[in-house]
Amino acid sequence: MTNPLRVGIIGVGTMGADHAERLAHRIAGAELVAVSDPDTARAEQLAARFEGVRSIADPLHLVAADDIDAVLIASPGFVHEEQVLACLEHGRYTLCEKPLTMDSESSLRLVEAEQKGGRPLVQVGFMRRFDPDYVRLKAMVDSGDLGRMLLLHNIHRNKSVPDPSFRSEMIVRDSLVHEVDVARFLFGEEITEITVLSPAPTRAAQPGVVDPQVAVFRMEGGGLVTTEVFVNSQVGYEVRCEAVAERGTVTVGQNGGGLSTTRLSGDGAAGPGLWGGVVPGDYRERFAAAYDLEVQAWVDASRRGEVVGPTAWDGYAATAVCQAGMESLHTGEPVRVDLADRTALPGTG
Ligand SMILES: NC(=O)C1=CN([C@@H]2O[C@H](COP(=O)(O)OP(=O)(O)OC[C@H]3O[C@@H](n4cnc5c(N)ncnc54)[C@H](O)[C@@H]3O)[C@@H](O)[C@H]2O)C=CC1
Ligand SMILES: O=C1[C@@H](O)[C@H](O)[C@@H](O)[C@H](O)[C@H]1O
Repeated sequence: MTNPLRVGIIGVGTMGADHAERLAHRIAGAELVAVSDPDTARAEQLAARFEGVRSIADPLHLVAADDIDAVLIASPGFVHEEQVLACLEHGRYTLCEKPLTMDSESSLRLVEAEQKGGRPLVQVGFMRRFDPDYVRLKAMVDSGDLGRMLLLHNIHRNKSVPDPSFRSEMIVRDSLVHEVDVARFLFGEEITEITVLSPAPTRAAQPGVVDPQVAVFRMEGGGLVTTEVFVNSQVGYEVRCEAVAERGTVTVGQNGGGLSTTRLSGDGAAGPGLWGGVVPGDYRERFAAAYDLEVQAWVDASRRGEVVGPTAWDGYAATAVCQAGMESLHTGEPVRVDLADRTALPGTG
């Protein structure tokens, strides 16, 4: 495709608005054409910020519009299935924010629908795969210089979650899902078992919400992954990932080595760490470059007629692990992850 990719955005809350800004101002080869949100006032307000962008009330009408080549879905997870399906039916390149859908059955239906269509169209918004530090870590692991990777330790903390509907299950499905993808990405293998443990909760969490949580994944090849997710840490957005291999360890997100602490400063803001760094406020700050690289890669690949980055299968596999994780959350016991047979999918025979 020589013309710019004509993009529509569905859902213009926090992430949709952020993606609109980057598509309108920072991404090459794309033209933001339309936005859609049931909150029509919000969509119209956003559209008015950019020249030539219109608001379409019904997201499915946006997908079907003649002047749309590609759709970025940033609506809540519970409407992703219907919207991704519509994109597949209309042959639109699709960047769907995580989670792909709410459960493994619906995610698998999308994988199958894409396969039946005969060409890949879906990228899932696991932006850590585009973060320059995670990319460097992946290259080091794959080069073999460190020997075999044995363990991965992840930290994923949010300052707080504003929405009272952000319950224990959402911590697994919406937050832990990023580290599920990181583990699959770095090991290059599936996760076979997950355990989610419930320490004593912080008083900052809503009553009955298990926060923090500690998850343990077993990888196909025997590796082990631990992840702390803490969405009401009060401090800031802390994401770290330490790979432990036979000949060394590598940490993403440490801001330099040595002892590092994070704490609240007197005015309630995130204080500097002992290493001299400052904890980012949220994901838009920490992963700004990763989101730009993710969306640019999506636009470039779509214009070539390809899909790069995390696929519908990756979205499905992550959802399946989280579904097992939500089961484990209630018992603290390990739960097996059963994935569909990839070789038996329609179109692969
Ligand atoms: N990759 C990342 O780091 C992040 C990804 N996300 C994901 O992005 C998506 C959106 O999250 P946020 O922007 O935080 O949510 P939000 O609540 O700020 O915005 C969601 C928007 O979708 C709209 N909406 C509701 N029903 C809709 C429908 N049927 N069709 C179209 N739009 C609809 C709402 O009116 C709202 O404007 C979610 O899938 C979330 O998990 C969210 C935060 C960070
Ligand atoms: O995807 C995200 C949110 O949906 C989720 O709620 C946060 O916990 C994550 O840090 C953020 O990256």
